[in-house]
Amino acid sequence: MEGVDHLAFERNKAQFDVDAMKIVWAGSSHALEVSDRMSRLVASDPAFRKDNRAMLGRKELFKNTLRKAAYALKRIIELRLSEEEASMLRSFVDEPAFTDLHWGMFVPAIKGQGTEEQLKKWLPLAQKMQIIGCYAQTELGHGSNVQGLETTVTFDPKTDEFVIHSPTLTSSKWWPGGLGKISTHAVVYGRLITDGQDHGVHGFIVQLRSLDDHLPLPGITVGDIGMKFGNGAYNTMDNGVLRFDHVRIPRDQMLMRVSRVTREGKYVQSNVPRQLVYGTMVYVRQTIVSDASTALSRAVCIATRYSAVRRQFGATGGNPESQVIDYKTQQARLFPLLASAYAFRFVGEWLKWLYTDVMTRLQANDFSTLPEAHACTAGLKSLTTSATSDGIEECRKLCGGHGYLCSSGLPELFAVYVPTCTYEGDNIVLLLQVARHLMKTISQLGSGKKPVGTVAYMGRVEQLMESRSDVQKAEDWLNPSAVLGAFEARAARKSVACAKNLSKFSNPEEGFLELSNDLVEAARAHCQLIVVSKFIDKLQQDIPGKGVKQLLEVLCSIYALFHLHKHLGDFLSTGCITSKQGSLANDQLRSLYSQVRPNAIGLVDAFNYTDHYLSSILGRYDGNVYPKLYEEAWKDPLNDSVIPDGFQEYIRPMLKQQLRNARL
Ligand SMILES: CCCCCCCCCC/C=C\CCCCC/C=C/C(=O)SCCNC(=O)CCNC(=O)[C@H](O)C(C)(C)COP(=O)(O)OP(=O)(O)OC[C@H]1O[C@@H](n2cnc3c(N)ncnc32)[C@H](O)[C@@H]1OP(=O)(O)O
Ligand SMILES: Cc1cc2nc3c(=O)[nH]c(=O)nc-3n(C[C@H](O)[C@H](O)[C@H](O)COP(=O)(O)OP(=O)(O)OC[C@H]3O[C@@H](n4cnc5c(N)ncnc54)[C@H](O)[C@@H]3O)c2cc1C
Repeated sequence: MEGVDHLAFERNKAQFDVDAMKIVWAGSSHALEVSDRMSRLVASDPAFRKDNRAMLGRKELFKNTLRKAAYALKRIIELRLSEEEASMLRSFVDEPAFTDLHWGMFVPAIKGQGTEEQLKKWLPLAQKMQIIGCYAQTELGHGSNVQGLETTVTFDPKTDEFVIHSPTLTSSKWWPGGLGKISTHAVVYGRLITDGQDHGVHGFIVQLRSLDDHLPLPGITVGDIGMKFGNGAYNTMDNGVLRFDHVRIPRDQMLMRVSRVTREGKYVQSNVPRQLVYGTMVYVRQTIVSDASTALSRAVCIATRYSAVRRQFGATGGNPESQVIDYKTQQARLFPLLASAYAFRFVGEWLKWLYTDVMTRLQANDFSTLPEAHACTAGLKSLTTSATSDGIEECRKLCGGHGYLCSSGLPELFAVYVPTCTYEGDNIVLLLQVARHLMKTISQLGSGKKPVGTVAYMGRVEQLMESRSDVQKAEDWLNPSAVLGAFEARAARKSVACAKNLSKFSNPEEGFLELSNDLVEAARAHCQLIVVSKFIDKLQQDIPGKGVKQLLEVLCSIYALFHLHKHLGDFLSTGCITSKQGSLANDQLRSLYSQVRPNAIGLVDAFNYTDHYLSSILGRYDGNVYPKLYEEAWKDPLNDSVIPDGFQEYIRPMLKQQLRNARL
């Protein structure tokens, strides 16, 4: 029935103030107001329609993305939107596009690695979109190992220029989004060579295409790398290939904040650490953590609403069948994902703060927190994107057969989301970076250097090696200190075990390779501890609204106890808890799921997503699923005609032949 809220009876069950929770989710009343206004603006404009994406061929799909990007910019200018509003509007357009790389990587790379002079020259051009840029780091043969890049950038003192060259096939730039067809410029990473000396990888601003006719400049070969996973999905993006044949750029197009080359060809390093060349990745990894909460909450919103609509079995005495959301197994799969979405939101908020703090310190030449920022962004990017990718797929399964339809919104969400596990650093490679940070922290404990930030608990390592959980009954697990104690002890013990094993190797690098599986597990335990502790920290804040804080406490306990249950082997084998305490945690989880159940729809409504943004019939706000699914099926191009193309040509003769054979 059109106009009827089929989920109203669920909404009436909510025991908390949903509007207040919306503010907590958005981060502030102001953020909620802006995101609400921008999402409605996009949803109400037919130019931003996206329900036909899965049906479009690559060229049509891509052209459509270009149209939307140009139209979005036109609206941003017409409506005089602020930077914050414009960025929100672009995110609600919800279609991966070259603009993501322009705003998300090209501009930040210049901001982070350019000198004042370079910012003055390039930022206005980029900000007004008079040039369009991308981030060209990865090569066909080299992605994770940035130090292994082959592209050469050789200084020619005769002309005061750099000569960029792709010496081998494997040195071809490969993957950069926006590069394939659209970008006019790129920040290109290559090995800087002056006077025959290799100074390692640096970034350079390079013009790729003419601003007059958009043709590649001399010496440049550029194109798209081809179709990617899933129909529609990430194929709106022109990931590209790029080769240089001795292309010349002026010397002042080297990004020179970290180091520079003088007119005479002398290489001069500033007092800024070399790792700042990797700074854009740190920035993007931080944004990816917040995006994880957005992607996961979308999937959870769809699966939760549909689980309340869907009924199977249990019809007794003329009553309807049971809502699948009432099955304990459905709750045990769904509610930890709901809790994870909130957990990632808050750890994302904290990470943003950490990043901003590091940036402020960098301005004052304080580089002390850079290793912590690198480890946290790398580790949390890895943890949250892996969990979100798995979570989206779990949500598809939670929706049964209908989840497999494109109109559920879940296949496309998965296909667009899943490369986050690879881009901006493969998730295993990044966890190994965290492990290095942990091993370094442990190795420095004896020197009296006090660990700070997220590794501060390592300073209590002796106590943590001995500690025993004092949980005696299920409710004791609701105590944040019981949870924190168990997670800290587990993380510390796993790291210490690795450090002890590493010390048995005469060659530490060999040991690191040999023990890398254990190191990855230790890094994961450390990152889970960060998520749990930041959720607990969030709950120390004043959170207004009836029942809001109480419900967040429930979600926090679910996040922690679900992971304790999932990794029980870790907690038991390291002796942090007993098997009895493990089973009490499980008892407590069941009770927590029951507390979430009446509030489930309210908790996903608090994400404040429009139906346009969700683009899911199963996740419709009004729960009017079946009529809309039925209606949608008839829109499929296969249903344009009763008899499909190809039937007369192939199937009718086949049928006839088979009938003839049968008669013989
Ligand atoms: C239906 C529609 C749904 C829509 C859903 C929405 C979903 C969102 C979709 C959004 C769409 C589009 C936007 C996304 C665009 C994505 C584009 C992707 C871009 C990219 O991928 S760019 C390329 C990224 N590449 C990488 O990340 C490479 C990974 N490798 C590395 O980072 C490094 O090589 C390394 C860290 C692995 C190793 O480096 P190396 O130099 O060898 O280092 P080490 O020797 O190990 O370490 C040296 C010391 O340096 C420290 N270090 C290393 N990195 C950093 C750093 N970044 N910052 C600070 N310090 C660093 C390291 O710790 C060592 O320190 P130490 O000497 O030990 O003290
Ligand atoms: C959709 C998409 C968009 C992208 N956009 C851009 C972009 O805009 N700009 C850009 O420059 N790049 C981009 N990339 C490239 C991306 O950053 C790289 O693919 C990524 O960094 C992973 O590197 P790789 O492909 O070399 O993987 P590899 O390193 O080859 O990984 C292959 C396997 O080897 C394993 N492995 C590698 N090293 C180690 C190790 N030391 N120890 C243990 N295991 C290891 C990995 O875990 C993985 O299982 C994009 C990629 C994708 C998929």
